[in-house]
Amino acid sequence: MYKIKLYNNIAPIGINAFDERYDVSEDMENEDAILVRSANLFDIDYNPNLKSIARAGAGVNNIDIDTCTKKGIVVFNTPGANSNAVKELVFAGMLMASRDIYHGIEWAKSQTNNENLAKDMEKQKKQYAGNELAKKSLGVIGCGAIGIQVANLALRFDMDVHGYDPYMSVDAAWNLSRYVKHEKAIEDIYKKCDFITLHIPQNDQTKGIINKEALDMMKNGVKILNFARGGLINEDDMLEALDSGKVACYITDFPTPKLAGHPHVIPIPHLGASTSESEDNCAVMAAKETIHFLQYGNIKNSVNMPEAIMDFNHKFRICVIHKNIPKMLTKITDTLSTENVNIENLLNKSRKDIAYTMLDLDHEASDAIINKIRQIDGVTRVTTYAGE
Ligand SMILES: NC(=O)C1=CN([C@@H]2O[C@H](COP(=O)(O)OP(=O)(O)OC[C@H]3O[C@@H](n4cnc5c(N)ncnc54)[C@H](O)[C@@H]3O)[C@@H](O)[C@H]2O)C=CC1
Ligand SMILES: O=C(O)C(=O)COP(=O)(O)O
Repeated sequence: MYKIKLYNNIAPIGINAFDERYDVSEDMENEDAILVRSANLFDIDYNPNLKSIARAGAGVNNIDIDTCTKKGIVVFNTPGANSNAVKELVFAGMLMASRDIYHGIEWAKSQTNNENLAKDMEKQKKQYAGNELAKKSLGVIGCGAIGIQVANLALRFDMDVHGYDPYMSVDAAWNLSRYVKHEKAIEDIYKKCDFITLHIPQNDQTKGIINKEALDMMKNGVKILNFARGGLINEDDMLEALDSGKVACYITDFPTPKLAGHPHVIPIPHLGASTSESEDNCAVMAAKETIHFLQYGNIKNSVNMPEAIMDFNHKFRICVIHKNIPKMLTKITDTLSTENVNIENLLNKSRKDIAYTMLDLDHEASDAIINKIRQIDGVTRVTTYAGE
């Protein structure tokens, strides 16, 4: 029986993907795998049996990836599974930033006892007049699953769209409209755009990227949308820019107590991915990644291990997570040859310092030989699988 521990609400359709071979619960102990959304996993105790963590969503800054990699725990996310939901909310945010719908609604809701509402609102409405999105410039920082969709949709709103992403994948580039202007320097986004929207992960490189220096380069009255992560913004610098009017509006899915009450902030309580469609997509993808890994050792959509997928048609499989250094493969295959084991299929993939080797055999290898592989210097983890 495989044991799955749940953190957060994972959509039932994902949980139902686990068949009778799985025991799934929130208070599982000695779990083989974790399914999580935004819960902070930095302080968890890693039980030695834990093999994988699947983030039903995109951002993995709630998971201690370095520790997981050191321990040979595969971390997955679900790329693109919630991007449409975020894109739609970004446009709601962008419209709220350019038309004062938010305060207009607030005022209208306070008028329940006003007999003259029809007349009064025609006088009042000038307070909430705004601008159109058409012809305004939009800078998209990070052109991945979400950024691409936001950029492409903005073109349909007749916006002048600029994209910045020095690490964009070729696959992603195919999906981005050629009418999106490619900016090679982030400073050009800052200088040229009326709206700036962030769609980058939060990591050591991006933390606090929107600081005083960046804000000073921006147009007066810029509108900033942050549906990515709160830590991308330097809070004090943003408050100063909001007070001075440099930033006319900050729309954030990650409000902090200091920012939430500011009159020029539109705070949203992390609703970007909160649609039933995206919760279902993420849960199903996370469950499938976990199942394929626990049952076959296949790795797809990992953020810390190489992609490794091999059909499993043999009696026995050995999967080894090891350092990406010379002679590892020779040492593993030499160990197997001491018992005259024939390797039917082999796959070796690497990602930065880490490598993953899958070996299919025509019969079960002995515990002794598996233990010998475990003892090879540079091996982090060895897992075996029986053919079905
Ligand atoms: N508000 C919400 O509910 C949600 C928030 N998110 C956040 O949005 C982020 C982006 O999500 P996706 O588009 O799905 O991820 P993604 O991985 O498809 O795209 C991220 C893009 O950012 C680019 N990038 C990385 N560092 C960069 C840098 N320093 N400058 C410019 N570009 C950089 C990457 O090359 C990649 O193309 C996630 O990491 C997460 O933090 C994602 C989903 C839901
Ligand atoms: O996918 C992401 O990165 C998100 O921020 C969505 O978070 P959630 O799954 O709604 O807690």
